[in-house]
Amino acid sequence: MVSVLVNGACGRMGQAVLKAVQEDSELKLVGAVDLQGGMDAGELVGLPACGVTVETDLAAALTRCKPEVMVDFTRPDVVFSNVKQALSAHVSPVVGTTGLSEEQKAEIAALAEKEATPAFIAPNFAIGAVLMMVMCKQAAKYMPDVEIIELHHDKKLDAPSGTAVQTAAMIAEVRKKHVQGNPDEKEKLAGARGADYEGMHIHSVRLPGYVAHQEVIFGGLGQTLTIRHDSLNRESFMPGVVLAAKKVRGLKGLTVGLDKLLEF
Ligand SMILES: NC(=O)C1=CN([C@@H]2O[C@H](COP(=O)(O)OP(=O)(O)OC[C@H]3O[C@@H](n4cnc5c(N)ncnc54)[C@H](O)[C@@H]3O)[C@@H](O)[C@H]2O)C=CC1
Ligand SMILES: O=C(O)C1=N[C@H](C(=O)O)C[C@H](O)C1
Repeated sequence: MVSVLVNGACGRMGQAVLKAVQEDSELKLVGAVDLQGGMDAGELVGLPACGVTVETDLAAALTRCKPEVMVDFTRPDVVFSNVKQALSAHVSPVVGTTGLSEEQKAEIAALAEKEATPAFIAPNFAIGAVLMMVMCKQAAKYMPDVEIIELHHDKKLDAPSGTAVQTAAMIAEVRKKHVQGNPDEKEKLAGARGADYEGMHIHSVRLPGYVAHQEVIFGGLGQTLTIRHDSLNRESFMPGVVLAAKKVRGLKGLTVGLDKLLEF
């Protein structure tokens, strides 16, 4: 049995994780933290009362509940501090919150080694999204001209999405040095061509109605290839979160990406 504290428990993802943890026979919910507390973590998600009350002080909750794992779905501006607190308390973070910089990830990796406490970060916990990224990496070897369109709900704080950045990074690993598009191109309206990741353009759409979607379009001579993934609800992320919570204590240092826990 792996003991779990959920940070960001009242959020869209936090509530889905509270439910998934309580419904899994190999995980035990021992703590829940959010900015507002006081409610039972079972009742909050429509399950019977479980005796775990949502608290507001992460440091105090880590010390009192002594979880093996902290699952974090909070905000891009607080996740780095949360992860450092968890590692200092020898609690393994399983992080879904996006927005960590490469420098912050390097610091987390160093702290995980120093504290001998493994950590796990995934920009996307949905198996279909992981497969999309792996397939994009394969396609880019043969079709290096590519643009990424990510579409999310309009409450999302960060752009581009962590998934889009991770996809571009994986494509960049295999793409030979390559200039795409017209070098003389000029934007008539700033931002028209989206963000630029090593020459790949990323376009972010934010609208009510969406959950999390991404389309990666490769262009070649007389043809295009589109690889698309759609998360239709937040349950789509739960098998990945549950898997990471069960596996993280057996890892070493920092692991980034759900693909590292799967066999291909
Ligand atoms: N890796 C993945 O597969 C996925 C990642 N995400 C990411 O997870 C994060 C959260 O997304 P949502 O649940 O949609 O957001 P949300 O806004 O619904 O939930 C965030 C929760 O964190 C709480 N919170 C904020 N600051 C806090 C703090 N200092 N301590 C404790 N709790 C705090 C808020 O009160 C809120 O309840 C985002 O960064 C999002 O991009 C979302 C879906 C999947
Ligand atoms: O904010 C979201 O909702 C999501 N965030 C992650 C991201 O930024 O890639 C994962 C998924 O796309 C949902």
